[in-house]
Amino acid sequence: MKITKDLYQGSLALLTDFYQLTMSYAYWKSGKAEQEAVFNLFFRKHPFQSGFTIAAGLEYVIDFCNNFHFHEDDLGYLREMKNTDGTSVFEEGFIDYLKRMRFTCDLEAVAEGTVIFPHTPMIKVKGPLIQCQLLETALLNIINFQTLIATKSARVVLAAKGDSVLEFGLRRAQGIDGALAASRASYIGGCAATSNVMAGKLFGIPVSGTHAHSWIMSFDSEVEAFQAYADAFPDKCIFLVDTYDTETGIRHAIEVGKILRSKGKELLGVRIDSGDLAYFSNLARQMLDEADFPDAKVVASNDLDEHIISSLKFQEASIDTWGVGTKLVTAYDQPALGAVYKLAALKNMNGKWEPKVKVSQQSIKINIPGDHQVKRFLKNGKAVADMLYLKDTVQGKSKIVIIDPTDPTKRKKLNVEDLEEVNLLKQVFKEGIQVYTSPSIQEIKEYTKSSLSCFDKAHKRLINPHIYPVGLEEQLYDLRTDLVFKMKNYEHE
Ligand SMILES: Nc1ncnc2c1ncn2[C@@H]1O[C@H](COP(=O)(O)OP(=O)(O)OP(=O)(O)O)[C@@H](O)[C@H]1O
Ligand SMILES: O=P(O)(O)OC[C@H]1O[C@H](OP(=O)(O)OP(=O)(O)O)[C@H](O)[C@@H]1O
Ligand SMILES: O=C(O)c1cccnc1
Ligand SMILES: [Mg+2]
Repeated sequence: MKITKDLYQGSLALLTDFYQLTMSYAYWKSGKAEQEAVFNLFFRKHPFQSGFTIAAGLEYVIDFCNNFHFHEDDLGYLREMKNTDGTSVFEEGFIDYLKRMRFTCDLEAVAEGTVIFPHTPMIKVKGPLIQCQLLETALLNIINFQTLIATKSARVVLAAKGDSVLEFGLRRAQGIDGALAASRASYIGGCAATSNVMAGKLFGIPVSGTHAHSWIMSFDSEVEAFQAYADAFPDKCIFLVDTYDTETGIRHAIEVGKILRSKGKELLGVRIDSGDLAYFSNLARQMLDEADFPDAKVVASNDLDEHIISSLKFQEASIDTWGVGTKLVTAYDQPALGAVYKLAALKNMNGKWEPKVKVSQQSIKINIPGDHQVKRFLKNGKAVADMLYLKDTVQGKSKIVIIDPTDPTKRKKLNVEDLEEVNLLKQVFKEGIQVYTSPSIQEIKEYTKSSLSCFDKAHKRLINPHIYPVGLEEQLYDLRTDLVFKMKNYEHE
């Protein structure tokens, strides 16, 4: 898939904050542009008070990196930028440097569909400082949104307990681009299909849908409208029954269902889009069963989210398929994930890597320095803890302790001999060359499902989930503590 080519017909290099370009210029001027750096992309808190997050957006990132260069017209735009005194913002030498710049970084990332937790890197970029810096804004833009929506979708799908969820969000999504990315991420999170036809074409997502109230309103009577639809789509009849009176609507759907059956076709179901969805779905189920349509499904829609779906399940509503739009694709209750992208290590002029830390009054905001890997420990296929460790530390101990990055009194001992382990960060680019093959979107969706199945249901509860343990390996914890003290000019004994 060529997302940038199909959507933007060209370069995305200018999809960045202006300060990335001014810093880049200053790196170049001060001879630091090619100094090697490591940056980590991670978030500090799950969205929606969730107990888990689903990684999404990597395929866009890969596409972005593969197409990362400044086109002539991008450079023309930068060349025309002037300071207040009329001089050029960027020297011609820098413009020429940008012209020749190609993506040459190493990039590691967790696969799309992976269940991930705060503080552990979802993406790690290693390469020339200037390139790492220029990637920041776009990587965050891509990952923050798709990860947010994939997580929302996974929650909605969990609430639906195995029923199909259809994503109906296009009309209320955040613009064209937001809608497309949201449809993709919703599918990754577990939705069965989208109503967004362009997303279907671009990403290979199944498209589906029913019909609107306008279809019914365009006829003199509801039954006439159902019959005309049945004539056009005898194999796709899901009738919207709430335009005038829901009970009458269900009766009309059954009437036309009987005519369909006499022609060897079957009524697939009814959709209810207003009123008390528990009451009317149960009424629909009862009427359909009594009329000998036990296989006809009840589809419900209307401002649904994971909490309303949960409540309807609790009320024993007879809903088989859930149409979810606005609250899914806009992540209505939390419209942004707060992932950040931070410098973690820098190679000094003597060729030695130095870990880097940003000190903050809020301990949650102190980043984790160094070049890391993330290990997930599992017992009999069930995830027990994630550990962040320095990539070059020797492993092989039988017992390890992991330390909570925000509260050092919280520690967990792990008897590694009893555990399986898997490294979550996979190599995606090696010196700018893609070495990772993106799975198909169907494979990613399956991976989300299997990734979630490794976690206890206590972590997947919608409200007040049990916190999954994530910690720093001891050497990394010590390195971070020492560095914080050093940066604060403490004597650390
Ligand atoms: N049994 C139920 N339990 C909990 N929430 C429900 C139940 N039935 C419907 N809802 C939700 O309550 C809200 C009802 O919203 P609202 O009053 O705007 O809709 P409506 O008046 O029924 O429909 P419309 O305005 O589309 O004609 C929706 O979010 C819907 O999903
Ligand atoms: O409610 P959502 O989760 O966003 O799902 C999509 C909604 O879009 C359609 O109607 P629309 O909202 O355009 O009109 P309506 O409110 O009159 O039903 C559909 O009937 C759903 O209600
Ligand atoms: O196909 C549908 O039923 C549909 C599509 C978009 C929005 N609401 C409903
Ligand atoms: Mg509506």
